[in-house]
Amino acid sequence: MQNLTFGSELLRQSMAGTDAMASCLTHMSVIPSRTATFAEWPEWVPPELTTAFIDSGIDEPWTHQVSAADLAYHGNHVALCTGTASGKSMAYQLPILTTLSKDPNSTALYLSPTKALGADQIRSVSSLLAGHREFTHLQPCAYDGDTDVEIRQWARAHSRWIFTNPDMLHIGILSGHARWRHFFRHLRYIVIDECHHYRGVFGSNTALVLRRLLRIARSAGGNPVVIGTSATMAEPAEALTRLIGEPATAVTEDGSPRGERTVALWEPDFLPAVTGENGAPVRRSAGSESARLLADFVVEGARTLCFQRSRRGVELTARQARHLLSQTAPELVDRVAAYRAGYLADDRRRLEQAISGGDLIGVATTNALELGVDISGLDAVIVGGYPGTVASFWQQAGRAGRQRTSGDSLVVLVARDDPLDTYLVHHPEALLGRPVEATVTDPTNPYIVTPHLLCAAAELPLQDSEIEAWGAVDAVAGLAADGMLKRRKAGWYVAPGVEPHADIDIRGGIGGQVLIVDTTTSQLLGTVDSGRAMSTVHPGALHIHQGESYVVDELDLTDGLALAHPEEPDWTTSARETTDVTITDVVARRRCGPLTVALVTVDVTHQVVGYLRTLLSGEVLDAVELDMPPQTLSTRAVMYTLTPEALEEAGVAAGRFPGALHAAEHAAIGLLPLVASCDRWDIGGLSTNQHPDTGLPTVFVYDGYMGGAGFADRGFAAFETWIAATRDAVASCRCESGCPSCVQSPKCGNGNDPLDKDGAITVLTLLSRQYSSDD
Ligand SMILES: Nc1ncnc2c1ncn2[C@@H]1O[C@H](COP(=O)(O)OP(=O)(O)OP(=O)(O)O)[C@@H](O)[C@H]1O
Repeated sequence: MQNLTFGSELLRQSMAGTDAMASCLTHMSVIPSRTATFAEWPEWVPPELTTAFIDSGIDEPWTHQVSAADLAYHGNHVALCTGTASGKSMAYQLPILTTLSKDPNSTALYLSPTKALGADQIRSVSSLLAGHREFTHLQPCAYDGDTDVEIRQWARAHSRWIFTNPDMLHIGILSGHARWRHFFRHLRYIVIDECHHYRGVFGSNTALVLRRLLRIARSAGGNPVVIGTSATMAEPAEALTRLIGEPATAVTEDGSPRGERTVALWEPDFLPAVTGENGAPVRRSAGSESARLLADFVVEGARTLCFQRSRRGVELTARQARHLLSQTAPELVDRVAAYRAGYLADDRRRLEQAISGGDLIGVATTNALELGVDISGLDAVIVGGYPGTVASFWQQAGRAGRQRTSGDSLVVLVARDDPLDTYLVHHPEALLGRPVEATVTDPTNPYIVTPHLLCAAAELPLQDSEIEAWGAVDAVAGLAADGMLKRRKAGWYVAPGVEPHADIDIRGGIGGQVLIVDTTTSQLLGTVDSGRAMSTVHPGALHIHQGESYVVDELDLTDGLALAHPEEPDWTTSARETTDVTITDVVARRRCGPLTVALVTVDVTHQVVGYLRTLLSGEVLDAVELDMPPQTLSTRAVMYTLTPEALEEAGVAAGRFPGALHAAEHAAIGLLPLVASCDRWDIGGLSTNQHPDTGLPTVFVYDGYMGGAGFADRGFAAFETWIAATRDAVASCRCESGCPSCVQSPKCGNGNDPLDKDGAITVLTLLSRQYSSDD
């Protein structure tokens, strides 16, 4: 065991009197503290700005702040990648505030992936400038979905620094850019905060929105410099260059001080005498375990954020922690709350203030608080389930220990009952010793680039040189053939009547949002992406809002409405879907004897056919059938086929093929996030004894987004590592014949039946052997 640290002490005290430390703690390590290195204030910074920083408690800048600020001030796009709480905000505030105060027309644009982060950054700039009258004319202002119409008008006319997000930039600013002409003409800086967040479909869409932004600004006469920041960005210069389509310089040498951070990996115990689907053993859920730790840390007076993967998980964790406290320390019940996206704006602001001010000691949250929100004084972070990427894990960890005095902190990763989490808590080096993953984006995906071409042409005539630079020659030809784009002398224009902006949901959803309404009060409870509505707010689904439970009575996809009533059942629901896959093209293929591995394009047809009701203990109550319309997705998949002879020779008899392949597929989906920066819910899979397109036992793992998002491509490229880790995860699981930690999937359309754990180990071993023997 390690020397006593702040973190190990907190854990020990919280667990005193239980044997949880011995049975659940799988690893503990300490990241040592570090002292600061300072630099002189740059000579171009006006003295009144230096004074403002000094008044706010910043006496001297750290070295990386000056390096990045200097590069940007002198006209270079910069990717600043230094640790969490390393003061990246000041690195862009220095050149921006200097330029805005020296040039009375100049403007700046700040982009963040979440509204919470944007609000936090405005608060930070406003408090920096408060009391310094020479800066009052800068008027930093939010312009996002929460901003009132009058304030929007005011912001367009007066603000010199607009804080927004890529969604609003796309739909509310670029679409009507003529009204912003003055702003764009004088645009000098664009900040892209938390760059690593722009990955997958969202990243590809944002990359295209940024290309549109740069062309509009330049055509208006502006020449902005881009400053990209992230604490967890692989190859920062290349990543920013990919995002904006122009070369950038990286600053990575971190001069900020850091407290000592203790990282603990935690695997909840099996629940005695409880069985799950098909009689499998059940571990105490990551949510319950996180709630217990959260309540214990709160009792110890440790200010704690507890991250949960889902909005529902957040609500349940907060509720459970409050329930535990009501029995042991009732005076603390009201100091614990839930925070997540989907709350209405006022509720969010109120909670953000209560967290910053310390009125709340424990907060269960989704990743809405993961990014950049500067809450100082937090002692501990509980990560309830691996968040899907190493980058997210460190971002969440970095919310604690932001105070300058000691800054010591504790981070606990609580494993969910799933193969990847199980693998990571038993292979700490795969989490703690691994660099953050490169962001996967593909802005040339025809499904993604095509609607942006229409937007770009609607904004300004599109030039052939731009079309080539975007890799979109074929897509433009298709749009021209469909009569959507017309070539004229000045370039390509959209056909009359085409209004493309509203058709893009840059977060990857299809066709907008479904509103969830309480029919007893007509209150709007929140929204859900319509692509996910059938699996989350189907009739009979349990929906939780602010700790209150609702059961959905009706889902109306035409009107985008889910109608629910308040009810407190003792079960939760999870949808069951069926899936069919058809291969439409083979992109790349590798044959290794009886094994063929390929990257293919596919049509995937989904249908929600019912849902399971599960008691809070994990026990399945019943399965309910539903009749929902099918949906088809054209996407990319990594697939493999094996010959029946090879399977039989390896020891899997023909009757066991379905269970063995199905179990191997589930586990492989669970482990794909190890090699592709994706989430288990971004991908899907199908296994079959004999697929009509191959005539062989076949397994597909596909991207859950139209046109693909690059995840299957990663799986194909890193097949060997991916499959070896999957085999290892299944083989090392202590259960007898399959459980959620290895081969069961939380979203299986067939109720996790059939599953053959031993068969899966044989299949995965065979895959690894065949693949490597081909070298
Ligand atoms: N040179 C400095 N000296 C002392 N404190 C500083 C300095 N620069 C920034 N800070 C303080 O450090 C804290 C963290 O800064 P900031 O929020 O900008 O970090 P960040 O790098 O953006 O973090 P994250 O990656 O988590 O978003 C702030 O409270 C800020 O006031």
